[in-house]
Amino acid sequence: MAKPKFPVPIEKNNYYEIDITGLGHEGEGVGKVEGFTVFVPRALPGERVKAKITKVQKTYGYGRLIETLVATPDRQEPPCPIYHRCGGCQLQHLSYEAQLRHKRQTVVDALTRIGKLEGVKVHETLGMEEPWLYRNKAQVPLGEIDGRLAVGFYAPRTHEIIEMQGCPIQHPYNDEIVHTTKQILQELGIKHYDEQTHTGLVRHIIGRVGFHTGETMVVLVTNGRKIPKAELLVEKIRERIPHVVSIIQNVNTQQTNVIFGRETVTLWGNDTITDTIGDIKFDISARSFFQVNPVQTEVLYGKTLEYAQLTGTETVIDAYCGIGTISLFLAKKAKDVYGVEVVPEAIEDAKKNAALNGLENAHFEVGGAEVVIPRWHEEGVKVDVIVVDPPRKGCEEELLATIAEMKPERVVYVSCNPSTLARDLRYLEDHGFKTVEVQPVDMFPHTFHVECVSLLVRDRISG
Ligand SMILES: C[S@@+](CC[C@H](N)C(=O)[O-])C[C@H]1O[C@@H](n2cnc3c(N)ncnc32)[C@H](O)[C@@H]1O
Repeated sequence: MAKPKFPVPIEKNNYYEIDITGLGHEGEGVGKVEGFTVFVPRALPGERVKAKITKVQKTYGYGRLIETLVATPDRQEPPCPIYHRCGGCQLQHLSYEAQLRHKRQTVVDALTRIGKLEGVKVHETLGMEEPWLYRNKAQVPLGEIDGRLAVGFYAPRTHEIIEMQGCPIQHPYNDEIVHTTKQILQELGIKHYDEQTHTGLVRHIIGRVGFHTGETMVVLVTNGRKIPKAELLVEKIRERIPHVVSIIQNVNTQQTNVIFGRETVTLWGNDTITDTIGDIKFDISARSFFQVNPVQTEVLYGKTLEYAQLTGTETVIDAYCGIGTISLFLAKKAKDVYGVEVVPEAIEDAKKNAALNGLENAHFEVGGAEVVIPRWHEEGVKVDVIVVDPPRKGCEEELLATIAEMKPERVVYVSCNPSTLARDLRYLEDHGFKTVEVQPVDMFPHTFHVECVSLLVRDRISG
């Protein structure tokens, strides 16, 4: 490790009193000791805390919160009994109002520090009226605690399962799916997967719920094809979880943290569940991306549509389209929409969803957005609006370069990571676009995640 340029003022295992001035990008408190940055998980802005240093790096350190010497009025008692050990949420100890404030600030900080963007209007975060029980998907690993089968999320930065009885941000059906299925696996003596020895069978139980239809899907991710007593397993799941319409097995035999493998088999019932967003119906298969917070998805897509400013004559590209959710919203107001997405099953869903809703002007293609869209451009496709909604790593530079060359009137950038959003907005600003406004939307209450919709317009002076 390279030597620091000046003496580091903190030492591992020593105690320091620190004034917390901000929140880091994973929800940790951030303060300084003699100008040196220290991250203290669970400490909050406005607080003075005593922390024990656990890690010292060249330019920053980590501390464990020992005592809150001066608490902020924004601090609250987390409702979840395992909050302090589980790594699922990071902000339950902060009032919801303050969470929304800090999420906006995270966006402003990223835009100014990373994107070097000045004068962009960042709106107040749009939050939920009831920010609990909002998740439509639970992906829960299995393990063993004291010789018993256990389900729960991992403790932060570990693979230690923190056993849970219920999760206050999950739809209650998902809790039921996870716990009942675990119980059935235990009764049938079906082994959980052990990642240390790469033996055993069931890696994850996944529950998916259609909020508006009440349909649910149970997915078992297994380390191998053969499930002992598979028929009995299916029978018991159907008997004890009455809302299940789809029981799926996904095979993942790789030594990896990636949850899904390539092979998916329907053990019983439908291949998909159905849900609606607004007046559009969607079929969703096990591996397809579908926004996890259906209430806020309507808010997010509403904003996306507003920023797209469609009048019915436009040709629109929806890059990273998943199962065509945004595409179909746009298709109702545009001449044509072209969606592109890398997961083949998602594109199959997207095509079915377009047909299901009678939308003939939505067209879909499988492939990397950074490969397919440059090809469309070469083929002479002309577009008025491009919507992008990439994963956390943001857009590939090839795609951004093509967007700049295609010169759409507007780009609507939906992002779940303010850092890569800021990086990509910088690129687009340097290549003929102007960022007009950014709307943070709270898709993931009580976690550090923040989603944003940004509107960019073609800058006629430079572009
Ligand atoms: C944040 S999701 C957005 C999905 C969709 N817009 C929605 O709201 O449901 C990102 C999507 O990008 C897809 N994806 C990841 N890398 C991609 C790439 N290089 N090209 C196209 N799609 C990609 C993922 O499979 C995922 O469906």
